[in-house]
Amino acid sequence: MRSLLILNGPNLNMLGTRQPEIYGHTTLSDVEAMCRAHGEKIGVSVTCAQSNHEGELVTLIQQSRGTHDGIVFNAGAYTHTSVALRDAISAAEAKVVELHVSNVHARETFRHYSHIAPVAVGVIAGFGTAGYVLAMDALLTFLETARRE
Ligand SMILES: O=C1C[C@@](O)(C(=O)O)C[C@@H](O)[C@@H]1O
Repeated sequence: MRSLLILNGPNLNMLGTRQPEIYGHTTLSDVEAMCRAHGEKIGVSVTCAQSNHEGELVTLIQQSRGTHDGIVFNAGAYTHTSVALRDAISAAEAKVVELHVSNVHARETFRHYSHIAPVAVGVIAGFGTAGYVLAMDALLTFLETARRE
């Protein structure tokens, strides 16, 4: 059975109450429940984790070796700043989809650059919290296609 990690970075524990005009009213526990339910529907094992700390996110990515095939990763603001997270992804076995709830390209220019995108399989941004499920499906499609090629 495929195994996916749904990994959320800084401030995403505040989803639902944080700037709802940008991020909506869905909470992180709603998102995690939605991902678990989707995993059950499509026959994929789902683990969820969140941290506000860059080093802890690095450790979680390192620990995905041998346990997860893919990571749906919303690195929050670290997307735009963290070489350490990029290096962790480069060294990981798991394939990563970068995820943003908001359309970062329609926002401030400092959100347009991602350290993670060049080492990710792809990026999903702007579809609200529904993007997490889209990212799970995208990762699975990628993993299945890569297996056949
Ligand atoms: O914390 C976040 C959330 C975010 O990753 C998003 O999900 O839209 C976008 C980032 O620019 C921001 O720092």
